[in-house]
Amino acid sequence: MSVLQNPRPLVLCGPSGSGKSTLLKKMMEDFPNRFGFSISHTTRKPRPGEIDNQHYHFTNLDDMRRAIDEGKFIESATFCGNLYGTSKAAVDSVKRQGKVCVLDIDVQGVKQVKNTELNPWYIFIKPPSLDELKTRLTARKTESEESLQHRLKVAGQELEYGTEENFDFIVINDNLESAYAQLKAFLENQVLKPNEN
Ligand SMILES: Nc1ncnc2c1ncn2[C@@H]1O[C@H](COP(=O)(O)OP(=O)(O)OP(=O)(O)O)[C@@H](O)[C@H]1O
Repeated sequence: MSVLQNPRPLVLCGPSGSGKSTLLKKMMEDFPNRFGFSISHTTRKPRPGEIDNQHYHFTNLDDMRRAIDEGKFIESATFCGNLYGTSKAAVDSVKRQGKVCVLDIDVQGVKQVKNTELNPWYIFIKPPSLDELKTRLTARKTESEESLQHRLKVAGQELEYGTEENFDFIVINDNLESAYAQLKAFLENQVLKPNEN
C-alpha cells in the first residue's frame, strides 16, 4: 500500500480496560510507519527523563488556555489538576509525514473532536461485558480499588455512547485475535485505502 496524501486521522475510543493499548500495539507492529501519534500539550511538569517537544509539548496554564480559546486545540481535558490536549498543529505534523494520526481519546474527547474540521475515522472498542471489563482491569493490577470503581462507573456511561450512530466501526474485544482481525480488515479496507481518504 502506498503512502497516503493528507490521510484522515483515526480516533480510537473505548472504556478504560477495553483493550485500546493492546490493539494499538498489534496495529503498530503490523503496519510500521503507517500510523503515528501526535505529541500532546500538557501543563504538568516534566518527569525526569521527559524531553520537551518529544514526549509532550510542555506549557503553562495561561498559554494553553489562550491557545484553546484561539481554537488551536482539537480536544483538551483536565486530569489531576493539569490540562492536557491535542493541538491541530500536532496532528498536522503527523499528517505531513503521510501517516494516519491516531488519537486514543475518551468519549468527552470524541464529542469535542466532532465539533472540529478534523474528519477522522471513529472506532469504538467494546469489552464483551462490564463483568469481563472488571476482571481484566483487576488482573491488570494498575488501579486502586477507588480508581477501579470510578473506571467501571464511567465505562457504563461510555458504552451507551458507543453506538453505530456515533462511530464508523465497533469492535467487540472478546477474543483478542478475532477482535484484532476485524480491526485489521477495517484498517486495510477503509483507513489505509487511498480512495477512502
Ligand atoms: N481480548 C482480550 N482478552 C483478555 N484480556 C485482554 C483482551 N484485550 C486486552 N486484555 C487485557 O485487558 C487489560 C486492559 O487492556 P488495555 O490496557 O489494552 O486497555 P485500555 O483500553 O488501553 O485501557 P486504558 O484506557 O485504561 O489505558 C490488559 O491487561 C490487557 O492485557
